[in-house]
Amino acid sequence: MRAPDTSDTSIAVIFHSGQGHTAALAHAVVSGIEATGAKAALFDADSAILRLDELAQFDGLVFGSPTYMGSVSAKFKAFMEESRLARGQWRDKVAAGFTNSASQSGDKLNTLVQLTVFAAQHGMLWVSLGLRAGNNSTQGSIDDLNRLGSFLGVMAQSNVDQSAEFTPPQSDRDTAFNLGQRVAMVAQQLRVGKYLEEGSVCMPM
Ligand SMILES: Cc1cc2nc3c(=O)[nH]c(=O)nc-3n(C[C@H](O)[C@H](O)[C@H](O)COP(=O)(O)O)c2cc1C
Repeated sequence: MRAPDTSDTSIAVIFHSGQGHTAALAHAVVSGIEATGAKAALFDADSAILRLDELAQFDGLVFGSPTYMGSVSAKFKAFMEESRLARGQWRDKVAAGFTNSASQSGDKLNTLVQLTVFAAQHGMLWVSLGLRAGNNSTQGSIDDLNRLGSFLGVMAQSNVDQSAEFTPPQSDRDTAFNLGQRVAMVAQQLRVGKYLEEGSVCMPM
């Protein structure tokens, strides 16, 4: 019995972005997924609503929203509510999240908590960021990975007077890249684990 080809692992990134800042993170997550050899697909929240069946084909889903008024944006919330029609199809898939806002805090944690609860409502397996907190000592800088010191998912910050060409900074994009890699690797491990479990009945004693 041959081991499964882990390059078959696929992750969808579903996001909303008003001015392109959160979209920049979504692209970085996709790059991180692809760097592992896994396949990635990008869906904006509007189109994802119409393609729920397609999302069920992926091994994992990564959710991204700007933080608006201390929570996910209305467009992302519309996707969340419509996803009730997925009816258990996302159970045991991996999930992770990212958010971006103007202030250093900006109540981004609330958005990540919202995304975590959302994933749990679908019975998904949440993948944390898995990075040490950056920029928290005299040796630190805004160039550090995970410069905003998040653990639940990616937090990024974009100055209100700069376009997505300039902000969020590279460190935040790299943090998002890192999450993409981590989610893909966890999804790959779960695929292999599932194969071993199923294949174990055929293993020689
Ligand atoms: C309606 C609205 C509400 C916002 N609320 C917050 C907020 O609660 N905290 C914060 O730090 N920034 C807030 N912002 C700023 C955005 O999060 C910030 O501009 C972000 O970069 C937008 O990302 P996007 O270009 O992907 O939409 C808000 C912006 C808008 C338009």
